[in-house]
Amino acid sequence: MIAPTYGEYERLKTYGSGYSLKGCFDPLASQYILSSPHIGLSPTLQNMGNLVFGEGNLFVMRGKEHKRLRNEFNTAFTAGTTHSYTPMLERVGHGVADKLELTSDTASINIMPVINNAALTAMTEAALGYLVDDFEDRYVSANAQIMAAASDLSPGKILADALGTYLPEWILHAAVKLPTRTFNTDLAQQGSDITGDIFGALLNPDRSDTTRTPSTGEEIITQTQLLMIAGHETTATTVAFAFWELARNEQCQDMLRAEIHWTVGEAGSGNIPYDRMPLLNAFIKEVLRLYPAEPFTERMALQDTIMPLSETITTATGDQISQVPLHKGDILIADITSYQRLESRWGEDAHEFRPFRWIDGEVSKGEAVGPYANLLTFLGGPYICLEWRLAILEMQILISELVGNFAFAIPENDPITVRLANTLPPP
Ligand code: HEM
Repeated sequence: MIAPTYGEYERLKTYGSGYSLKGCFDPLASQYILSSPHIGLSPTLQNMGNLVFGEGNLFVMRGKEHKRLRNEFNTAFTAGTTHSYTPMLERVGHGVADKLELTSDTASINIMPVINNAALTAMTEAALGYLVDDFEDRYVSANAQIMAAASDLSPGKILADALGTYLPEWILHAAVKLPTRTFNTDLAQQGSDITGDIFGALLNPDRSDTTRTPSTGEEIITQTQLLMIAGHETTATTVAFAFWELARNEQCQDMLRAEIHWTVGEAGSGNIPYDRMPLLNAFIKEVLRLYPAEPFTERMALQDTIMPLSETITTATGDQISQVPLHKGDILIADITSYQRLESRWGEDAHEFRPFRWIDGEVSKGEAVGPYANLLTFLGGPYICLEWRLAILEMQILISELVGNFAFAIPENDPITVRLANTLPPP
């Protein structure tokens, strides 16, 4: 069930915290769904994960295998490694600013393709150690097609999602033609001598660390599609929402620009302490709260079990319950969007975009559900987003570079409606 406008079904004041859409946004229940060994991926996500990211990818793995590979990948995604991407991301940011500068006399510019390209460039350099220009044009067009497919609202895609629960994988492979082979071919041809990037770190591990079981080249190559798609589309979408909100909120934009200019003036342009910019970080948190790139995720009960709730709810038969019995095979939706608009969690103005809530100290700590600001945007539990730190750094740098140099506004008579699809498509 897709709302005509994003946020309509999440307006809990109108519909109450339990309406007939099958979804769960109770923090405790979400924690349980995301962490319990009794809960696995839903068949739809399993099929779609294999189809889009390739067989054997981290996203569809579970249990010991996931833990081993995840531990291995975590070594390439520490806070320190992520920080080392700062100069590269700043270069990407300057490149975007230069492109916008060239077109700044045009009446109105759609910045989405520019942001999309910046996110692709950043991921290509961070993960593969290559410039986008090193690849053929089909690399860029394949990525653009994946972006379009992920936010597709077409009846065919909705049907494919529905059938995904029932059809075997080989039919899905034949039915949906995503250009996913592009990445494997490119990496196999060019990728094995990479250094100074994520794949380089994984391929050349610290051999003195005997606690690690280094991944094989094959295993790493298998994760390429996942890293590229998960790292590119999500970040581009989130940055697009950031600029949409800035364009709607001139005062916030001006204050942010002042903070950026002041910080750059104090620290120098190659030395910007992004984590110590209060408004920039409050703004990013608010964007991530209201516009999670993955608005919900699906899971399935692997056995009969009991799901706890943090608040008592009244069932259709009038019973008050504080836990929900689940049956093997029940499909569960962890509704990230609604959790992040829950008034009991974020306050009465939970639906408003108000970055200052993070500065005023109004956001209560609450249950620790995710890795960043207690948001579920990067999910929680063992299957948490692998590179949430890189996503945040990328946002900090792109926003600082662009807001520091340009002013953004929405063209007159051009209303933008946000809709929900498989992902939260950019406005
Ligand atoms: C704003 C940007 C991003 C958002 C909102 C985001 C969100 C998420 C979410 C919600 C999941 C869990 C999916 C599920 O289980 O249903 C996830 C997983 C993942 N993300 Fe991100 N992500 C972002 C950026 C990135 C980046 C930059 C990378 C990098 C390389 C990345 C790599 C991954 C990977 C590999 C997984 C699978 C982890 C596993 O299953 O163990 N993501 N992400």
